[in-house]
Amino acid sequence: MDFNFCLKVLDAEQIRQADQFTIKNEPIHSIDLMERASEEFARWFTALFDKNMPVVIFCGTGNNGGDGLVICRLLNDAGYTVSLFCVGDPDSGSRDFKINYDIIQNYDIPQTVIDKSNFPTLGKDTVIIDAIFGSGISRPITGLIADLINHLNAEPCEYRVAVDIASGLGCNHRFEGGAIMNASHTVSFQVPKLSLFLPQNENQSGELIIKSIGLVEEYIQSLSSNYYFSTPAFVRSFVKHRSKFSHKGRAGKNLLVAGSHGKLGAAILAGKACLRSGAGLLTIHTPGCGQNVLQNSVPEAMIVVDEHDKLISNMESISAFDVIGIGPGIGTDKLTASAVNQILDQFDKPMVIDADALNILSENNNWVEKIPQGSVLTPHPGEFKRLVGDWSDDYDRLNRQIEFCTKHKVVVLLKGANTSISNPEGIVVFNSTGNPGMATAGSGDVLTGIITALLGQGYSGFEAALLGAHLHGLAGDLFVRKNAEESLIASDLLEYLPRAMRKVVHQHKVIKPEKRRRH
Ligand SMILES: NC(=O)C1=CN([C@@H]2O[C@H](COP(=O)(O)OP(=O)(O)OC[C@H]3O[C@@H](n4cnc5c(N)ncnc54)[C@H](OP(=O)(O)O)[C@@H]3O)[C@@H](O)[C@H]2O)[C@H](O)CC1
Ligand SMILES: [K+]
Repeated sequence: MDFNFCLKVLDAEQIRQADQFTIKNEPIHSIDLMERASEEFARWFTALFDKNMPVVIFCGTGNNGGDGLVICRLLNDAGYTVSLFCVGDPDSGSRDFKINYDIIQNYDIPQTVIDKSNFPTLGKDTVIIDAIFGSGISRPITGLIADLINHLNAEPCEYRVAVDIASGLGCNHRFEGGAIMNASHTVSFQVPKLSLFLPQNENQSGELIIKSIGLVEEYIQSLSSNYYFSTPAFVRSFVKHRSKFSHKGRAGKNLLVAGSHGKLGAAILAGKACLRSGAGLLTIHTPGCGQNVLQNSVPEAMIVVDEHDKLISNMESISAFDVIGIGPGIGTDKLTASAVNQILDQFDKPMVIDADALNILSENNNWVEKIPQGSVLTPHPGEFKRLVGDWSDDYDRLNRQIEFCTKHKVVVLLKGANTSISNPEGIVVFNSTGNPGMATAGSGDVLTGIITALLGQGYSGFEAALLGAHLHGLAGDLFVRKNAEESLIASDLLEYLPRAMRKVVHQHKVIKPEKRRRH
C-alpha cells in the first residue's frame, strides 16, 4: 500500500522543517513562499465570496499574520472592500510580516491596531479572515487577544475563514483554557493538521480546504507520520480489477448474519450493498420472520433461516464461507450473543463486525481475543465507547483506537464526519468522502455490506475498510450533487453505489492515444 498517494498529516515542527527545506532547496525566498500561499488562499476566496461582502482581516505579527497582510493586499487588488486589523505590535513582527507590513502602508486600506477600546462591530454579511495565529501557536491564547477572539466569535458574521488553522487551535492538540476562533472554513496550506479531523474541533475547523503551496513532496514523504488523509488516487492505487475469466465463486462466498424482528431492513440494506459491491455469492442468515421479506427484496441472495422466528439464535456450518459480515439489526439477546460466540469460535478468517455484534462484544469483553486477525470492526463513537471505555477527548479517543488495533491485530473503522480507519501497525487514515446527510438510519448497514464484499474479493481488512469507506462516502457525495443532503436515505447510497464504484474502479482506465495507434 503506497501512502504517498495520501496527504500526510504533519505536526507543527515537521511543517516548519518542510517550509525550510523548500526555501533552501527549491530554492525560494520565504517571502515568496508567503506570497504563493496567500495567492492560493485568495484564488479560493475570490471563487467563493461575492465582492459585495465586506472583508475584515485580523493579522497577528508572526508569519500567519504575514499571510494575512498579503491576502489583504490581493483581495483589495481583486476589488473587495477590505479592512485590516493588526493584533500585536507591528514593529515586533516576524521578518516577513514586517516586509509585508511596510508594503501595505502604500495601499489605501483602512488599518487599525487593535486595543481593548476598538473591537469592531460587524454585520452578518461581513467575512472575517483569521490570520492571528497559525501553526506557530505554542500556548493558550489569553488576555486582549482572547477577548478579541471571543468578541469575534460572538459577532453575527456567517463566515469566519481561518488562514492555515484557526487561531488558538494547535496542529496536534487543542490549547484548552484559551480562546479559539470559530471557523466556518479553514484553508490549510499543503498538509492537513490532525486537529482539523476531530469532531470536538468541529466549530473551530469548519469546512476544510487544502491548498498546495509547492512544498517539496519528496521531503514531506521522508517525514514520518502515523496519520494520513485519504485521496481518490490512494484508493485507486490498490483497487483490484476483475479478470476476464473470473466467475462468481472467485468473487467471494459471503455470509451476512443480519436482522431480527422489526429490524429486517438492516439485513436488506447490507445484503444489497454487498451484492452491489461485487460479491460473487451471498447468503444471508436471518430469523424465520425474515425469510419471505428477504427472498422478495434480495432475490440474488440465498437465505438461511434461523430456527428462531424473531432473532438469530444458532449458526449452522459456516466454514465454507470466505467472509462473514455480522451485526446489522441483530439485537443483543442472549441467544444472539451465543450465536456470535459460535461464529467467533468457528471462523478464523477476517470478518466484519458491526452494530449489535459490537455491543455483544462489549458485554463479553473476553471474546475480543477470539476475533480473527485482520477483521474489520465498524463502530460509531457510542459503540466504540462501550467497547474500550470513555475517553478524555478526541485525541485520547484516537490513541485508544490505535491501541485497540495494535493489541488485537484488527482494523477499526470509527464512523464520523472524518471516519478514521486504523490498522494493527498503528497507521490511521482519515476518509475524505461523505457528507452530513449520511448520518441517517441504515447508512452503517450499507457500509457493512460493502466492506464484507470487498473482503470476500481478496482485499485485506485495511484495504477493504479504506476502499469501503471511500465508496460509501462517494455514493453519498454523488447523491448530494443533485439532491439535498437532508433527504438522503440509506437506500440512496445503494442507488449511487454503482456510480461510485465506476468512478473509483474504472474511470482511470484511460488508454493513451499513442498506444491505440500502435495496435
Ligand atoms: N510551510 C507553510 O505551510 C507556510 C506557512 N506560512 C504561514 O506561517 C504560519 C506559521 O508562522 P509562525 O510565524 O511560525 O507562527 P504564527 O504566525 O502562527 O505565530 C507565531 C507567533 O505567535 C506567538 N505565539 C504563539 N502562541 C501564542 C499565544 N498563545 N499568545 C500570544 N502569542 C503567541 C509566537 O510567540 P512565541 O513566544 O511562541 O515564540 C510567535 O511570535 C503558518 O500557519 C502559515 O500561515 C507561510 O507564510 C508560508 C509557508
Ligand atoms: K489563523
